Amino acid sequence: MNQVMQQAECLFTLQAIDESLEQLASQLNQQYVDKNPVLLCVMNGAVMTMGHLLPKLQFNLETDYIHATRYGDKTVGGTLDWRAKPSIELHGRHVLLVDDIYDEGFTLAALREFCQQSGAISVKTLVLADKQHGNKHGIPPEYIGLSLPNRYVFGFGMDYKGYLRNAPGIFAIKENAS
Ligand SMILES: O=P(O)(O)OC[C@H]1O[C@H](OP(=O)(O)OP(=O)(O)O)[C@H](O)[C@@H]1O
Ligand SMILES: Nc1nc2[nH]cnc2c(=O)[nH]1
Repeated sequence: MNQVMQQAECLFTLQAIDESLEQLASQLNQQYVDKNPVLLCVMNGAVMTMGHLLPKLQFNLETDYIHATRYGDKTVGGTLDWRAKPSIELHGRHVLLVDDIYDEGFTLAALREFCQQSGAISVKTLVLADKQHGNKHGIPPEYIGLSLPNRYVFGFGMDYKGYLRNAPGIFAIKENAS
């Protein structure tokens, strides 16, 4: 892991990420005033995005988490493995799913469907970063922070084979390392 980190390319610094989250928060501060939404953190990857976004929000909200993974410790996605559903009642609530990355879109499409089936009044999604390629599924996120090249990334909550979620920024692994 030390070697992966040393050879990785920093795509976004902590400061750049913070600036992006400020912009997303200012949109949310206008659009969720008086809506009393539930913000669902998509575990595990979104833990940093959620943690840094929350103090920038100025409206009443509740939080919970939802956990479904299709990558596990791999760098290629598979079938979605449900690990935890929210315990808060979503019926009659505005729901905002908060995730780290929109890659092929299967994860957010399934989570959005789950929230709609649970009776949410509205379901929107926010991602810190959108990976640029043409193989997308589902409705695109309503709120997108950063644009990423089509490379496997880690850091700021995102893992490389289960590690490096603590890397201080968003990093792309060396092209032949996956
Ligand atoms: O758009 P997709 O191709 O569906 O991929 C996006 C999902 O992949 C990552 O989760 P992962 O399955 O790696 O689980 P993790 O958050 O626990 O690392 C990420 O946090 C998103 O939820
Ligand atoms: N860590 C990580 N998780 C992902 N899930 C989908 N794409 C990615 C990626 O590039 N990095």
